[in-house]
Amino acid sequence: MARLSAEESRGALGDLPGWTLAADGAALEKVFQFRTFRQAMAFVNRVAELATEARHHPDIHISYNRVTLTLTTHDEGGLTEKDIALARRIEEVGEGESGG
Ligand SMILES: C[C@H](O)[C@H](O)[C@H]1CNC2=NC(N)=NC(=O)C2=N1
Repeated sequence: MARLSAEESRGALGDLPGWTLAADGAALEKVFQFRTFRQAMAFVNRVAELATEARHHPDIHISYNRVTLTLTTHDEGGLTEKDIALARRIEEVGEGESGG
């Protein structure tokens, strides 16, 4: 799967609220904040299910009630449609829970 151009990457952010491009343009990132650690972990487990279905796996950083997801296609060394598709699926399950 081909890497996205810088223009394609920026375009994809249009319908992904809260997601930003990493400084080098090679990853998508978003911080999700929850009221409790337990809620953060429940979200991480839903993301894990989506990642398993997609066979595409985010980098996940958990700090108490904040979950930072970083999406990149390691095999390609940058962003591909797989990252965009997974971010869209995550938005569906994370709705109403982001905010940091
Ligand atoms: C064979 C298998 O599909 C690949 O190793 C997949 C698995 N999950 C992956 N996840 C991510 N984020 N990047 C990859 O390049 C990747 N490769």
